Amino acid sequence: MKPFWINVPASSANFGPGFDSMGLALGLHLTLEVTESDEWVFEQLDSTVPTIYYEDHFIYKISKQVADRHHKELPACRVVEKSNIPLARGLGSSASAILAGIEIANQACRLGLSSEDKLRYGTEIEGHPDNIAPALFGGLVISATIEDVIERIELHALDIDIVVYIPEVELKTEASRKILPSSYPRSLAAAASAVSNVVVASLLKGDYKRAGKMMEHDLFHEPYRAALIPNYEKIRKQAKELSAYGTIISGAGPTMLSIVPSGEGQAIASKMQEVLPYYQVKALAIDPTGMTVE
Ligand SMILES: Nc1ncnc2c1ncn2[C@@H]1O[C@H](COP(=O)(O)OP(=O)(O)OP(=O)(O)O)[C@@H](O)[C@H]1O
Ligand SMILES: N[C@@H](CCO)C(=O)O
Repeated sequence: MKPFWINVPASSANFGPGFDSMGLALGLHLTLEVTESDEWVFEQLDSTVPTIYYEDHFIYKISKQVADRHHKELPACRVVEKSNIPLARGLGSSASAILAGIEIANQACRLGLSSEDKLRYGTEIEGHPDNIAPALFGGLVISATIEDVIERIELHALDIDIVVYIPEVELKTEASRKILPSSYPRSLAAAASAVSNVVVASLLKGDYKRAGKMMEHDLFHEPYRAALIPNYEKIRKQAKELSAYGTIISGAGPTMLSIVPSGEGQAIASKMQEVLPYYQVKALAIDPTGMTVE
C-alpha cells in the first residue's frame, strides 16, 4: 500500500433553520498521513485530539466497520493525525473523523468507493447529512434523505465572510439533541420550513441581508438550545451592531457563527474578540473543495 494523505474540513451544520439538512464547509482541517505498518498506531501532532489506544480510537472503529461491511481485512496502518478542529463545539469534528475513517478503509482495502457511497455511509453513521455532505464536497450543501437516497445541492458561490465564536466549554451533540422536541405541531413545522425556504432563496439571489435576518428566526432548534449556549443573546446583538448579516448556533453548539459582508470578517472578528476575551474568535474561509486524498 502506498502512503496517502487525507484532508477533511470542519463544517457548520443547520445554517440557521436548515436543521439536519444544511451545512457549510469551513477552513479548519483534520489531516491524516497513513502508511502501512506492522501494527496499528495513531500518533497526534499538535492535535486537538488526545492520544488513544487504537482499538478505542473513533477513526479506527469507523474504518473497521467499513472494512467489515465489505468483508475485507483492514491492514495495520500508522496514522499521523493533525487537527485544528475543536472537538464537541459544533464544528463537525465527528463528521470529519467519520469521513477520514471511511477513506482509510477505502484506500487500505481498495474498496473503490464513490463520493455517493461515502456520503451514504457517513450519513448512516452520523444520522444526518448536514455535516458529512459539506465536509465531503465543500461549500454550502443542502441535502434531503428520501428513503435511502440523499438528494443534494451544492452552493459554491457565496459572497460572504464567516466569523465563529468558539467558547472553552464542550457540548456533545447527543446532549444538545436530547433537549429538542420529538415532534412539532403542523403550524410550527410549516412556519419553520417557511423560514428555511426564504433563507435558501435569499442565498440563491445573493440577498445576504435577508438571508442573515431570516437565519436568526429558526424555529426547529435554536429556541430550545439558546439556554445551553453561553452569551447567546450578547453575541447576536454585538455582531449585529458590527454589521453582521446574521448570527446562529453552529451545529449543535456551543460555537456561534455569523455571516458577515465579504471583506469584513477579519475586522469584525478582531472587535468581537475584545468583547469575548475567553473565546477563540476566528474569521474563517469557506472550504471550497471538501475532503481530498493524495
Ligand atoms: N479527530 C478525531 N479523532 C477521534 N475522535 C474524534 C475526532 N473528532 C471527533 N471525534 C469524536 O467525536 C466527538 C465529538 O462529536 P460531537 O458530534 O459531539 O461534536 P462535533 O461533531 O464536534 O459537533 P457538531 O456535530 O455539533 O458539529 C468527540 O468527543 C470524539 O469522541
Ligand atoms: N443537525 C445536527 C448537527 C450536529 O450534529 C444537530 O443540530 O443536532
